[in-house]
Amino acid sequence: LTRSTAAMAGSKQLSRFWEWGRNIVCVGRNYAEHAKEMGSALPAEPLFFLKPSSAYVREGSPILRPYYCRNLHHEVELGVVIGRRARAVPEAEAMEHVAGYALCLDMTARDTQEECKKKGLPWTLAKGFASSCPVSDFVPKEKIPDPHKLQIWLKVNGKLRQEGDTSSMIFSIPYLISYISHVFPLEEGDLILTGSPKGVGSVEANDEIEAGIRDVVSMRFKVAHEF
Ligand SMILES: O=C(O)/C=C/C(=O)CC(=O)C(=O)O
Ligand SMILES: [Mg+2]
Repeated sequence: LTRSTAAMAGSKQLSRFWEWGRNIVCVGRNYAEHAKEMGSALPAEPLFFLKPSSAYVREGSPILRPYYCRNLHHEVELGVVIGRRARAVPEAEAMEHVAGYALCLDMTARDTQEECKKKGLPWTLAKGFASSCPVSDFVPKEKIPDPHKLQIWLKVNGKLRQEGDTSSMIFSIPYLISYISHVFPLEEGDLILTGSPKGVGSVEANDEIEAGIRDVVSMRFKVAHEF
């Protein structure tokens, strides 16, 4: 551990630091079965997009469906928290830049995304609205010996909707960190959402979403309409 990683992992300030101030980088189509259910081709290289840090929401606050959306979808994803600046790092060194993990939802205005795809527009409206990134507590990396051997799951109103194994990712975590870090620097506190397994689906106002990394962490959120 570097000094800064150790300080972050043990610090109460950590949650404030990475939750509100930093970049959220989302990887898409990183599970073949999810790309298939969306009717999308498998990517030859990672596809990624950004959410603003104001997309974060924590347990106790609702997930808000934006006013322009009629079909809000859940996507459960493993989040990787960067602990040390990464700029053009080789894949072999990439994991040294990880402070830990979190469970994340990549909430998606699916109808808006479909419109954006048809028109060739960016996905910001569909993916970057306020509360589009619910996150669990931070999990220090020492608690997860192998992030490619995790089961992530999501239930809506007690019914299982998504269950995936992080071993099924197309691009591994070190590959993603290395790839992204050659495009722009990843900073301490940045969060990478590593893509959703299959089973994405709609949620309505008053639904309760519960999601977790099996045997590690779980979280619950209520859904509400923005206006
Ligand atoms: O291929 C599509 O139409 C949609 C893909 C996504 O929304 C990408 C993701 O965010 C993901 O795979 O997690
Ligand atoms: Mg996603």
